[in-house]
Amino acid sequence: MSTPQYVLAIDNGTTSIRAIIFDHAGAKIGTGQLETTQIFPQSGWVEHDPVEIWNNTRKVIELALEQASLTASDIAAIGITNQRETTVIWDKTNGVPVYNAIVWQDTRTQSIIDQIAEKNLSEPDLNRFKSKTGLPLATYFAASKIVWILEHVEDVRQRAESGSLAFGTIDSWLVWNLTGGSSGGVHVTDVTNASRTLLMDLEALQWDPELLSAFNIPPTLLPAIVSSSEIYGTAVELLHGVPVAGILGDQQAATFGQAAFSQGEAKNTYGTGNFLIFNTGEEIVHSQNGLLTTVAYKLGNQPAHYALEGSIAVTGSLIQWLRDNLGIISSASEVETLALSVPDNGGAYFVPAFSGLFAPRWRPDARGAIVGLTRYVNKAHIARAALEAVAFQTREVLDATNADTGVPLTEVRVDGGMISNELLMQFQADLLGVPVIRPVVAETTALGAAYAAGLAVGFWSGTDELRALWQEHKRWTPQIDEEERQKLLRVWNKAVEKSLNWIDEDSVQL
Ligand SMILES: Nc1ncnc2c1ncn2[C@@H]1O[C@H](COP(=O)(O)OP(=O)(O)O)[C@@H](O)[C@H]1O
Ligand SMILES: O=P(O)(O)OC[C@H](O)CO
Repeated sequence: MSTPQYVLAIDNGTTSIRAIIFDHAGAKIGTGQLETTQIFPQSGWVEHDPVEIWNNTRKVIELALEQASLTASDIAAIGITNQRETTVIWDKTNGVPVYNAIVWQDTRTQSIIDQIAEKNLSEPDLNRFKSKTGLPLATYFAASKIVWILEHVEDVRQRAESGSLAFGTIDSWLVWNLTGGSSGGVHVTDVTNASRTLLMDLEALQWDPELLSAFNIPPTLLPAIVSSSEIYGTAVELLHGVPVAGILGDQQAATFGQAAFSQGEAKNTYGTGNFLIFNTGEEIVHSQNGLLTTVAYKLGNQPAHYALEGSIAVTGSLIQWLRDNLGIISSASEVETLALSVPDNGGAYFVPAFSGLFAPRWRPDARGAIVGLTRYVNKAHIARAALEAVAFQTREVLDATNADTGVPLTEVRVDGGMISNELLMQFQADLLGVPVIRPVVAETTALGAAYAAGLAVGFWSGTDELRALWQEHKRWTPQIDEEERQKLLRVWNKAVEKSLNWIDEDSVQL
């Protein structure tokens, strides 16, 4: 039998699931993609159906293999990458989820977070969460979502304590199903995903008993923590016999796919949210400016690489909101045409604090605001203000990154669904004051997962080989001067001020 010549990556982002097959040069050979249904049962709640995700995973694998005219025997390894923090609990005996997946953007667990914070009132105690996990206490991460399911779904705590249930982020759910589900599926998560739970000690790379007890989460629920690149098990069904050999949270995968392997290298992804990741090498750097500390990757037995991360909750999802909730565009790409029909934002600024504000401000009390409205403002100005909001928020996390590292980034590598928007990319370069660069393979998330899997089975020799595959496709350079840039930033800051302190004791918690 000939040696398999391809690696398959499964990428479950917030909006869709993709399977992409790559060759040795990192080129795309086949793709399958299906949208994920977004479920909004109440204001602030965001859910996915894990069964839909798994069924669609099988379908997209089939589509990708069909498009490339390949079978399992052509695939050297499978890599998984996923929306992080999104929480699933399922029954290991039959594979049935006990509740929908609670998505990372969901804010229903604010009261759980408040209670945990109250119990750990003293400053050193609160800092313990941050210094151990690199994360602030926030609804964003998996821990409070697990607690919510344990507390609100009948019998679940007792079933969890008896050992019949499993928790996982989407990577765990996919690997478990791919490797046989209730007939011997492997229950693992990689260090990058585990670092998004508020339950893992960043240094030890292990679940932390003290944190588990603070949240009252039974350890039996948890997957084993593994590296990002090793053979975890072999697939059944359509990909029968192929090693599942790479797992990276999607933002870490994009960093890996952008070949930002070394200390000082960074990328910014524009998807449902935006995520700027700065590789700090083997050093754990604690942010003084509102960034998260997270694991960048860990290859087999080698030491982990860490990163600083600026996570922005709402960017691409704001464009979906314009489409689905306001109906002012019928597809995401139309936003550019609409925004280009006016020369500027007409004085309107849009602060999309739909889940409060994430990095660098971490303000759960904020809510969305469109300010500067006059009788003159029309839907095209709103579209423009929405795109500008993406760039303004990114400028804030870049400033925080530069302040933390003391070494300003001189260019930013970008990827994700929004980077086909030229207007946004030019405005981004204008606002950052440094070039913004798009690589030839824009599917860096899937590529990063493929790289991790391929490295584990010797398909690629090492990161030097992968680095040589990265190629620039296009760059946008700043076209405005510093005075204009600073003026724009001052007005943006004024707009953000208007969105703060919205949630208080009088608010209906919507
Ligand atoms: N031309 C465009 N202009 C602006 N936003 C876009 C455009 N095309 C796609 N998007 C946005 O990009 C997001 C999808 O990007 P993707 O990287 O696939 O996200 P995810 O991985 O979070 O599912 C959607 O939220 C969509 O609104
Ligand atoms: O769906 P994405 O690609 O915007 O990524 C979601 C992140 O992983 C959430 O932390």
